[in-house]
Amino acid sequence: MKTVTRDFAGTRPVLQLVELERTYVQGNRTLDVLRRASAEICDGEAVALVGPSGSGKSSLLHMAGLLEKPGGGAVLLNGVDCTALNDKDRTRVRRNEIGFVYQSHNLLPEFSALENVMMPQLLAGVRRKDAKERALELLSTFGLYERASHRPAELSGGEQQRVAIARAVANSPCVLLADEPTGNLDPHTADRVFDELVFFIRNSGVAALIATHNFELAGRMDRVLQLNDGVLVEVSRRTAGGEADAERVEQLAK
Ligand SMILES: Nc1ncnc2c1ncn2[C@@H]1O[C@H](COP(=O)(O)OP(=O)(O)OP(=O)(O)O)[C@@H](O)[C@H]1O
Repeated sequence: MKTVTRDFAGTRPVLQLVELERTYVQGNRTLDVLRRASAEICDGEAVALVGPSGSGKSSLLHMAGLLEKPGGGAVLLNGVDCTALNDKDRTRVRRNEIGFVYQSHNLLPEFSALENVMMPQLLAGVRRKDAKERALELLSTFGLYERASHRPAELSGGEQQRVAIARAVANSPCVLLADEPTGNLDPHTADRVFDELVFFIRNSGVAALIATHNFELAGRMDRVLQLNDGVLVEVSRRTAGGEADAERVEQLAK
């Protein structure tokens, strides 16, 4: 990939999480997973979400992605409160404004890489020719132009995850959410895919929140938010010319 040309995030809040609350009932006990968890993510900003297993990272991402309704609080996209949208509008906003990447790629096995990246665009009503052009452009960005006709089973794990990222951003969402996107990859591949993802975020202007257990990778992002007893706490922020120190992030996040 090319060198970073747009090094710092913008200042316009794209995703705002406002005092999100979530309580789960497990048998005869209640679990307050989120307690007024708040955050703002700006355009072109790559923000890491860390926290121990079970601290609520996936729950938070699902609420931010409008897949689940919060028990309290609000999710704002570009200043618009999406919490009370009806199912139809919620689906539309999710399809056009939010990209989601999971730990496993979830690509459709019977379709090629190209078709997988075209799919969300066709569902959003984009013309076939334009969808193909955009998909090929994205596959090139992630170094997969030559693999466009391959099915997921014919791709390596890293290539599959790159296709999944390309698919997630195919409709040019304003928000990209990822839940352990490199968690299934070997360390070397995870490293490369993560760098490509962060490069893409900074250059495309998408606002990204990425859950990871990997403090070294988290330290490469613009900010690190930790879920601490249901509350979001900023534990590190990238300074001009530098990156957050992985060891410091790990210590602070303990
Ligand atoms: N639908 C549900 N019903 C009951 N409890 C739930 C539900 N979903 C999540 N939980 C509980 O909420 C807590 C937070 O889960 P969540 O998956 O959000 O954590 P996480 O930080 O993403 O964990 P991990 O890092 O292991 O993926 C866990 O204790 C989990 O058991």
